[in-house]
Amino acid sequence: MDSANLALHTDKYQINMIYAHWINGTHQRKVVFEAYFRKLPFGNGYAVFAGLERIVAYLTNLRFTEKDLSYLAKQEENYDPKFLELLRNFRFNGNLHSLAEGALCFPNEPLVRVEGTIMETQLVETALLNFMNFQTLIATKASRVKRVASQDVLLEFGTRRAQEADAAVWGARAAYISGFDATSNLLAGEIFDIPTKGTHAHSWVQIFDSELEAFETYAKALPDGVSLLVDTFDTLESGVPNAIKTAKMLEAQGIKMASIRLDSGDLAYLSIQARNMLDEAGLSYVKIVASNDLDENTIFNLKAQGARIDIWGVGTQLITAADQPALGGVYKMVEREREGKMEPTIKISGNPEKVTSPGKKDVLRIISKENGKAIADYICFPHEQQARNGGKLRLFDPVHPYIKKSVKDYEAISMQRPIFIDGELVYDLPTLDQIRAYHQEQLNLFWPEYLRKLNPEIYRVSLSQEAWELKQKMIEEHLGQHDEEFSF
Ligand SMILES: Nc1ncnc2c1ncn2[C@@H]1O[C@H](COP(=O)(O)OP(=O)(O)OP(=O)(O)O)[C@@H](O)[C@H]1O
Ligand SMILES: O=P(O)(O)OC[C@H]1O[C@H](OP(=O)(O)OP(=O)(O)O)[C@H](O)[C@@H]1O
Ligand SMILES: O=C(O)c1cccnc1
Repeated sequence: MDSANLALHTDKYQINMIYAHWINGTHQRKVVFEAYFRKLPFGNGYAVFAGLERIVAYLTNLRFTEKDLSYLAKQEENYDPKFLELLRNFRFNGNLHSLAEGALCFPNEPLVRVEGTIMETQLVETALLNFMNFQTLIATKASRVKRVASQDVLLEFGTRRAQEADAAVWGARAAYISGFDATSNLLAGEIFDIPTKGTHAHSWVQIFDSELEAFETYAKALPDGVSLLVDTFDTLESGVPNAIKTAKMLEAQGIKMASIRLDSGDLAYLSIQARNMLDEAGLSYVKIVASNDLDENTIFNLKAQGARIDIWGVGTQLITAADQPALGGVYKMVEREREGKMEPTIKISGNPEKVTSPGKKDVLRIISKENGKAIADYICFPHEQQARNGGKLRLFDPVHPYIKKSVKDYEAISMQRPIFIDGELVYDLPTLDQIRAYHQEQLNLFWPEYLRKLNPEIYRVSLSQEAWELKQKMIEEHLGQHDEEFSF
């Protein structure tokens, strides 16, 4: 959780490259890197950008401590002590532009751009990708869950199964960004001011000689918002009847019991039966919580079966992004300094999807003035004015340029914001509730076809003509220089 002193939270090769640059006298050369992913996770139609708050904390606190330096001094590389002196005085003095957290984002568009010396841009790659990839992944998974249960309450229950503490806490925050209502993790609640909720475990029931005694004792201790877990022995024969008796006991004191929780068995059948039993007992205000290895697919299915579930506790599948445990975000150099001037640079690959788009680029979201909905994203160089001025635009798919369309009468929204300029933080970090609201505004910009869980429409991300031509020119130049062709 602590973002201070993460200078060594980097891959060794970054320090080694910086060292070799220092030996070579090139560590202060300016470069530009962009972070993006190539493929959407979970077959979803969009991703939800997250991780910026931690990136900001990391860059703000980025220092090598004496302990870090003596650790580096012991490495087999035998770094020159003068290099360690350089690290002692290191600060991030570069520029960082980034999407805001909660933004919808798409493949191959720069989400984060880092400009600075080779030393500072290279050092931060690993941590920056680590934060962005994980948090964006979990926010996207949570958004899928939210899409299928948008009217229900969603509780994040994943901590016990998360990939350790940081993942649990930052994952809880990512889920909240995408519309979860609360987390069971109190530390996440304390750090980020996320609402927290809790029911009780089977062990609470097991310690008593009877289930009814367990329920009554719990309800007496915590009458407000109490939720009783009804599946320890037999949900319909014992759990629900005992919960009803407990609710009646509370009613006699003028207190309304909040909910029961189902945690095993056929959740559709059990919730329908439990709902009937509660309603017949005059307890229609008692809600039903369900948990047990839920994800967006089981929730969608349970709803299709008519399950009467009001509140969903979602743990393992969400916090581990079980069906796709990593987002493949990358960090690629797009410009370099040469003889005092910045010039574009490209990485060529036999795999066309891995060929980078040279030059530093902005992302504009093209919104129809007619209906207020997003048409496509448009990636162009900072100096290009056509889209920003609302001029007629030719949009085309950079990989399949024959897929094209012209647009006019649109607004172009600039997606990246300046976060650090010359090492100085120039961005007011929004509150989590502002981030949630921004996320909701972002969703409202998209037709439902792009947001659906299964086989969503592909949202187009277009390169400007100029950016595309530069890329083609640099590919041609490379092929000319190396006198080779891509093999099929
Ligand atoms: N009606 C239903 N339709 C589809 N999936 C369901 C339905 N009811 C429950 N499920 C899901 O099926 C899976 C059942 O898993 P499993 O068989 O391990 O649970 P269980 O035996 O009922 O309980 P326990 O966790 O105690 O083993 C869970 O992921 C649960 O969410
Ligand atoms: O299923 P998840 O989505 O991860 O949600 C969290 C789970 O954690 C708790 O039980 P735990 O898994 O510890 O034990 P259980 O499987 O015996 O219920 C709770 O009862 C949920 O089932
Ligand atoms: O409060 C709960 O019911 C809860 C919390 C974490 C994991 N499973 C359940």
